[in-house]
Amino acid sequence: MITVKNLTGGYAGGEVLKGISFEVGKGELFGILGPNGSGKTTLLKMISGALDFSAGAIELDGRPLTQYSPKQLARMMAVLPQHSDQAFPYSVKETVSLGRYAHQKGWFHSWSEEDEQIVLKVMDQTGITQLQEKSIVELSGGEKQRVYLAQALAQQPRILLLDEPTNHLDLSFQKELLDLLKKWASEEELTVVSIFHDLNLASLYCDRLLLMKNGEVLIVDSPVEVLKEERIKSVYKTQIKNHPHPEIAKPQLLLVPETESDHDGVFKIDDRFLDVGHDRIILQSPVKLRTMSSGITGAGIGWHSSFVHRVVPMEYDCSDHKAEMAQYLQDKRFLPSETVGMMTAVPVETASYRSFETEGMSIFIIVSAGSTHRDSPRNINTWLFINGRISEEAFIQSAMTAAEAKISVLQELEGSGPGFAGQPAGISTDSICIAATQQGEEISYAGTATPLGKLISEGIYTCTKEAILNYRNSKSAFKLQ
Ligand SMILES: Nc1ncnc2c1ncn2[C@@H]1O[C@H](COP(=O)(O)OP(=O)(O)OP(=O)(O)O)[C@@H](O)[C@H]1O
Repeated sequence: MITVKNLTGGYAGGEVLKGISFEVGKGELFGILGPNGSGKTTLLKMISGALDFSAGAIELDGRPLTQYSPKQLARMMAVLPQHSDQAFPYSVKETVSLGRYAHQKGWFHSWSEEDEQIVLKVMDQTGITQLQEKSIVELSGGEKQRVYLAQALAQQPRILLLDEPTNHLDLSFQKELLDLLKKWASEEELTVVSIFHDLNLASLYCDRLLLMKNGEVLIVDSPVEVLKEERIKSVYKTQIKNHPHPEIAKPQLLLVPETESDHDGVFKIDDRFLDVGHDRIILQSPVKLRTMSSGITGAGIGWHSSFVHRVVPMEYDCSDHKAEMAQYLQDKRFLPSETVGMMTAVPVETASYRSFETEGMSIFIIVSAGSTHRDSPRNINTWLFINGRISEEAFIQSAMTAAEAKISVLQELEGSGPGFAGQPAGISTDSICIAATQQGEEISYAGTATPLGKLISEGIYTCTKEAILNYRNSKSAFKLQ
């Protein structure tokens, strides 16, 4: 639909674009990205025919752009510039109606029923019907943006060029506009070429992205290829983290503020932060820790500062234990959004907790192990606090390493004494929470062969074994046998 070959050109001061080449297919939503001044608007102006180029070629439907008359071009293509403003205080409906100009014939063009229907339809689609009698000068930035988009759509173009279309729009209109463009692109084969400063929106909506730097094309590819962390860091010269969107398979880029990323690495979680009561163990961290957990509250991946291990009576039976636990936390003045909570019927005094250190690394572990009553499955709750910055890979490896250490204790103690109902390595209601301070140099790996992995293995083995033996020795455990 659009072919750009070796495009070179700029302004009187010198060339801005240097040998740009790419193609955009019919019905494609194509994003142009790049830092300020990289040449995005200049490129869009050349594609729209508003700015001449000095070398190369632009073709629309296989025909050179230069062979189109202004009116033919207006029927083919609509443009929504970065700052649209018109000189006259027309009403909204009149402004949108100007988009029909390219389709009117002869000197004395009359307003047809078709023109009217199209204007009403695009005003409805862009959510401006109720504003139609207002003067354009009375509108907010976002409202004006939608009016100019409606005007562009009233042109019924086959190509739509947009320069930062979501600039003035609030969150819901950003989504609505891009959903609409995506729909038109796929259902009506509208070809959309749009400049984006918001890389995350571009990632969510565009089929392909072109990344520019200093007037040249750095890469044209799918969002997942273009938005690689190292590439974006170097082109935009800033700290970012690439993270997958939680709902759809698209990358999202998160800024990392200097103040948050620059800790001195001396902060350590240990028993100074522990508060052991008769019916709960609480660890209150002074800063939020990055967590991966299967607890009742705060499950999944997040950031939490309160860690509550609650002991409930043997006869505890609740149809909605999540809601009951949330209520318990609220009553005890914990913020549910900042708290990881686990529950057990195993007595507090049988839990094992201690710090382990090696080669400048340290961890703090709490394990409670037991069985809530004779017929219930095993319940081992494991809390692993890592004093360090660990990668996502190391989080997963920590969970694997901890599970392997726990299993080896269970195999070792199997059949060696009372304590667990059922099969030790069988059905369980076990939970784990891994929490890392995320300060200091990154530790990339935590598999069993790495220093951190060895420390986790040793720590989980020691605490799990101690907790099981404590439980077996406790009066409450014997009462159950
Ligand atoms: N009318 C003009 N006359 C002369 N130079 C210009 C003109 N417009 C832009 N430039 C220069 O061309 C270069 C590219 O500008 P352009 O507006 O295409 O960049 P951009 O990538 O769209 O930037 P931004 O993200 O800031 O909108 C810049 O160095 C700019 O100063």
